[in-house]
Order: sequence, then structure tokens, then C-alpha cells
Amino acid sequence: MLHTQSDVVFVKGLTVDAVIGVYEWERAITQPLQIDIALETDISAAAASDDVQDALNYKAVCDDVSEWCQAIQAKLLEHLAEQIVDKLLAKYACHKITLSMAKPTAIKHADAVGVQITRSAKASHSEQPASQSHDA
Ligand SMILES: Nc1nc2c(c(=O)[nH]1)N=C([C@H](O)[C@@H](O)CO)CN2
Repeated sequence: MLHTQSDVVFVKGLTVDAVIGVYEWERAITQPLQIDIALETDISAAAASDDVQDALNYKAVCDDVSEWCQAIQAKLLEHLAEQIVDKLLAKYACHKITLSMAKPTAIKHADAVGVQITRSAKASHSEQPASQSHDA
């Protein structure tokens, strides 16, 4: 499908404490991750109905991303970012996601270091995800 509208549901500055890092000392602690997510979606149903059941629920996105980051315990930010975006695209009704993931405490003389990735949903006939979460 050609997406002529450009609607975004976003999350900025989600902080998650998780095991993340390549070094042995990092595997024994948690560190803060700061996460920004832009989910390209169609907000027209929610805009018309004023019902959260029709919305891509950013509360549910935050809860899922926090849980997944803590469970995955990745070494590289690249691996974690790709896993999280894959899961979001599979679960939520969105066609493109840009996610940035930063470690604000990893490098002493830097405010933050990290990665940003953009991924699109695989084209399908229905353009619908496997399921749409209505959590929380
Ligand atoms: N491109 C990346 N470089 C580095 C990563 C990473 O996840 N992606 N991770 C580390 C260490 O875990 C670092 O954060 C410890 O200071 C080094 N480089």
C-alpha cells in the first residue's frame, strides 16, 4: 500500500535499566538506556473515534519495550535495537519505525553514545500486524 499520510506516534526519552554491554563488568550490572521511538502509523481511526482502543497505544509500547530490553540482555546496542524494532513491527499496526537507543553513562567524556535504526514492515496483502495490542 502507498502511504500518502505521515502520522507518527512517538516515545521520547524512555529510560530502562537493563543488562547491556560487551565487557564482563557490564554483564554484572544494569545500566540506563535512553530510548526514542517514532512509529509511523495511521491515526485517522483514533482521531475520529476519540477511543484509545483505536489508537496505537504508546503506554503499551513503553511497557513492552521496557520488558523486552530487560529480558534480552544483549551485548551490543545494534542487536537490541534490531530485536526491539522487529517485535514492535510484528505486534503493532505501524509500517515504519525509527528507534534510537543511547547509553548515557557508558563513555565518561560523552553525553551519550548509541545507535539509531529505521526499519519498514514487510509488505503484505492486508498490511495488518499479527495482532494489535490494547494493553493498559
Ligand atoms: N557500535 C557499538 N560500539 C560499542 C558498543 C555497542 O553496543 N555498539 N558497546 C560497547 C561497550 O559495551 C561500551 O558501552 C562499554 O563502555 C563498546 N562499543
